[in-house]
Amino acid sequence: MKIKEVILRHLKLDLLHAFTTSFGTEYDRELILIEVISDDGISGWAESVAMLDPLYNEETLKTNWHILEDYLIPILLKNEIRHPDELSEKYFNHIRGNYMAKAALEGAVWDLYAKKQNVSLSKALGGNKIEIEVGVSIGIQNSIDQTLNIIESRLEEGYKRFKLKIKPGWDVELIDSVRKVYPNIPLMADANSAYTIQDMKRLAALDDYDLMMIEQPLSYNDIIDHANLQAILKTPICLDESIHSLEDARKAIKLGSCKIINIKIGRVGGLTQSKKIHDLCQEHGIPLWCGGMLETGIGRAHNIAITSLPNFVLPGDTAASSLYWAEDIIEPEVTVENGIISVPTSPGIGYKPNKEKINKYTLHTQTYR
Ligand SMILES: O=C(O)CCC(=O)c1ccccc1C(=O)O
Ligand SMILES: [Mg+2]
Repeated sequence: MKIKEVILRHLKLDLLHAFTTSFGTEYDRELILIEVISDDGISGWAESVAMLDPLYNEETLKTNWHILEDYLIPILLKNEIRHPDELSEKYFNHIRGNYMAKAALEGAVWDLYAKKQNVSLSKALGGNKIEIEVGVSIGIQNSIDQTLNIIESRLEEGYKRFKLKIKPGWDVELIDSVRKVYPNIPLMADANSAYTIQDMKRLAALDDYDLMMIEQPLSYNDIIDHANLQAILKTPICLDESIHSLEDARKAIKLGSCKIINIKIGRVGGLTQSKKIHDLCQEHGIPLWCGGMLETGIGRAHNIAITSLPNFVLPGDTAASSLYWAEDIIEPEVTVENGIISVPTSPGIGYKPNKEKINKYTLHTQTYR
């Protein structure tokens, strides 16, 4: 595969509903959309999930643009790529970190590769599911009643799992109240690193509520304290922020830092690395699910493809486009029926980027040849 052109677009879309986590509130999503074009004129698409501010991890839209423009895109334009695996394994390997930037460019090449093979991205990755189960991530609200109302709507829509964002002061009482109304729904909590090991007792109090898991209670780069916490918690810990690589996953499994892992393609440096972590976790009986970063339909399509691999056995966060956006930038939009998304079978990501809508939300474009 020879790439003759890469187009970066800086997009800004308003979120339909503000999304609050322990680290802040998002009102809109600014992101980099990537289009790679081969010498025979086929386009591959992906988006960078880096946020505007370094609150989830250290990467930002600007650091991603810099790494893409000054390092990754020149490498891609200079080299003939036979398979997308070569990017993370060979060409990008000497550049430290910056996984979201690497994942974004690699993702676009994976889409292009699948289109050239005339297979779906799911199939190119070795996925075998024709449909995937999805849950929903519910941000911190102004009141418990408001949270209960949202759960009620999502339950009616058929979502398979309910994830509530928690932080100190918005945790045990919230979960207790929700459990009183809904004793049996598949429920979990995500702290986005809002606690320390000193909060062990408060976190252990959540053991009474039959949660599927507690996601990332401790520091965004910790696997030691999480191992100590998991040793005293009945509830499985799921790591999100702390797992950046296959090596992190190996060490976390060895230490017993978690019983479940959430894979975000961007956080671990792309689809090839996601696949490797998938295989390792499968070998060790660690169930996976696919996390979300408030993606547009382009990122959502990549999440759906990776979720079609067999060890993604728990519902992920890839909810319907309509929960996030007034209109998505792909056709058709991602729809969820009874908590289920059908994995597309047409070549590549299987959704068509809508150029008109993309242009409408684009603040700035740059082309590299
Ligand atoms: O609906 C989604 O896309 C996932 C929402 C979500 O939980 C999230 C959104 C932004 C940053 C981090 C997280 C997270 O999973 O921790
Ligand atoms: Mg999370």
